[in-house]
Amino acid sequence: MGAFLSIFLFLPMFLLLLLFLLLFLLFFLLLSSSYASSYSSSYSSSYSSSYSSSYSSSYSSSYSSSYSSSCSSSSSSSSSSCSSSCSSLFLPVPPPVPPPVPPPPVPVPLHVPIPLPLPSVPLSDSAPPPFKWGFVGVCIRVPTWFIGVNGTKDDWLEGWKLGKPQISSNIPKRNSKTTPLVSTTIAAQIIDANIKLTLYWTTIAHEIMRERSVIPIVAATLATLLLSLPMTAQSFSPSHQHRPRVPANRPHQLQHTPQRHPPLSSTSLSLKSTSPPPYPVRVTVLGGGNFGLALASVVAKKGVPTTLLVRSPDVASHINENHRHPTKMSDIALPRLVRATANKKEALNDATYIIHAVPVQYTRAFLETVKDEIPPNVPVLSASKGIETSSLGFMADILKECLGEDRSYAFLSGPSFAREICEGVATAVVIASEDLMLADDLAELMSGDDFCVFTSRDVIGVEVGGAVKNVIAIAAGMCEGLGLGTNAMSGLVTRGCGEMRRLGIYLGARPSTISGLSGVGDTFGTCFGPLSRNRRFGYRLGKGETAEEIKASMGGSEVAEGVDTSIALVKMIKEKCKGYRLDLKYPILFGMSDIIEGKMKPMEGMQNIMNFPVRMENYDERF
Ligand SMILES: NC(=O)C1=CN([C@@H]2O[C@H](COP(=O)(O)OP(=O)(O)OC[C@H]3O[C@@H](n4cnc5c(N)ncnc54)[C@H](O)[C@@H]3O)[C@@H](O)[C@H]2O)C=CC1
Ligand SMILES: O=C(CO)COP(=O)(O)O
Repeated sequence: MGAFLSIFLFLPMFLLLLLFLLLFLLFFLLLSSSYASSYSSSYSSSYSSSYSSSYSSSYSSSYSSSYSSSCSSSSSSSSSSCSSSCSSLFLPVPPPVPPPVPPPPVPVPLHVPIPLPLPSVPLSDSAPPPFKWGFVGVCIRVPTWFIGVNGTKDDWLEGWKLGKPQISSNIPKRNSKTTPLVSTTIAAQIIDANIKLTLYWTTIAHEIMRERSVIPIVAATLATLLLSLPMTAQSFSPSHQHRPRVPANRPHQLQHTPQRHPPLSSTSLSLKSTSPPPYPVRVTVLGGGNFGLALASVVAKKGVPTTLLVRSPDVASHINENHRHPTKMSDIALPRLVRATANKKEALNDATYIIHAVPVQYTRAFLETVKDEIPPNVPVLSASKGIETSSLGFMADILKECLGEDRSYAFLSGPSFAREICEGVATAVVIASEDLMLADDLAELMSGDDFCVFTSRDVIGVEVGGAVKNVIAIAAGMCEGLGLGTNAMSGLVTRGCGEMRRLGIYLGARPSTISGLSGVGDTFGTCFGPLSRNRRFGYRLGKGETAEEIKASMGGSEVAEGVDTSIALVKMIKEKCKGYRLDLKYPILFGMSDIIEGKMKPMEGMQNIMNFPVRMENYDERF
């Protein structure tokens, strides 16, 4: 891969420099001819003027010297006349009365400026250096660059800094993270830097040109060309790409040796194991439900020691002894790097990241019991989706209220059923955070062959999508339970996504986030997939069970977040959104809330929902 990249990016670089060389030589040739013409024209003009002005007084000397020059620079068409005239040089002294020569009609400028086709890169604040300083500049920069070429990338950057500080200051610090993508960025910068340096030296050479010496120009250009080769190739070498990442200067990244548990057994999950991150990490997952287990597996499969905080010591011992949960997805073995405990202090004291996977409605009470054990500055990644009924807040609001505003938070969402993740089925999610570096770190931490993580800064967009899609999933399940067809369900889900977008945009989300993984993407998975608990809840509603009956049958062991979120959503819309008849703006969300609360029968409610008034499909968009 490194070699491929070397060739792939090195070749255009080489060609580019070659082009520069050719252009340079061309420029030199042009310049030479321009010197020649400027020389001849200025000479002839001086001849003409001197001729016309001093003819009468010093005709003979001026005539003889100027005439020979004029002859040598005259065109070939006039060569015969010239040769005949030249023979007159050997004639005796000219007659006393000179022949009348008319002065030139238009005066030719005495000075023809040297053309400057090259971009000007200032050498210093002062005027361009004379020949000797330009050459010395080249001599200094060659070895400093060369030192970098033979060292590591950081050495190179140092070398580069010495040679050309104004460019190196543009290279961001996080380039020390050498993922392939970043390596490409570095390569692009190196190529860019090479081009700039070539131009820089070309400018020096231009200054040298004023001294009319070609050797330093060719030397500078050749040096640029030759030195570019090893450096460009080295920047793509595998040793650079796999160089351990220097931990960012982040307080949560504790400097200790990562604990290595025994290798994974053959009965482990089918997720392919990938190399662990090259910096020390310990992850603690809060919540021993389905999703807590799945995310603990994802992280442990990356070789990171992961602690699962569960409420029951019995469940913890069962997990540690059998490497599987006693009741949740008990057919699936967990990676051995997953250790469970019911001891909060033990679970949290050395965590570098915390993943929160406790259902939304239990979150506040749960966090109150553990917040004193959570070290300061340790970031929290929330995987829960919904709105709290008591505060009408999203997870971001609850976490900040419980664990403080000073901490960094991130939010994971997208179509990601716990069982499929554990079975190693390809999954794509998004992690949103206002701290994009945290989102990036977490994406790097969790990404694997079967678990793809995108990042985003749109926290509210991701949260709105995660909360609203569960309500739409209940509606979709109910549609099916009522025996309505695919047309009805597709129409309902699409209109539901429209309400999600309207609300999201109102609350500050980006439309692209709503149409992304955490919005429309998760809605697809939850509404049409067989694994959704929310969809199952809706199906049972459609079949005639009441919400209370279904909830009771699920017990406290499993949650369908959309049920409580539906009630909270309508309250929140009424509280936060301005406008008359909000129920017409959000008919599905309002209708589902009424059905779940028992204010309307499912069939009646569905008829109301589906009886869309005649209007433009996207009536709230301005054209
Ligand atoms: N299961 C899934 O496939 C996915 C779940 N999620 C989200 O993850 C969150 C957690 O869901 P699951 O893990 O599926 O939960 P679950 O339905 O598997 O189990 C609920 C779990 O909540 C915990 N719990 C119950 N009462 C509690 C209390 N009073 N205090 C603390 N913990 C309590 C228990 O550990 C229980 O096992 C939810 O917000 C859900 O929307 C997100 C994506 C996928
Ligand atoms: O959020 C989920 C999948 O992305 C899980 O949905 P359910 O809670 O409906 O099972």
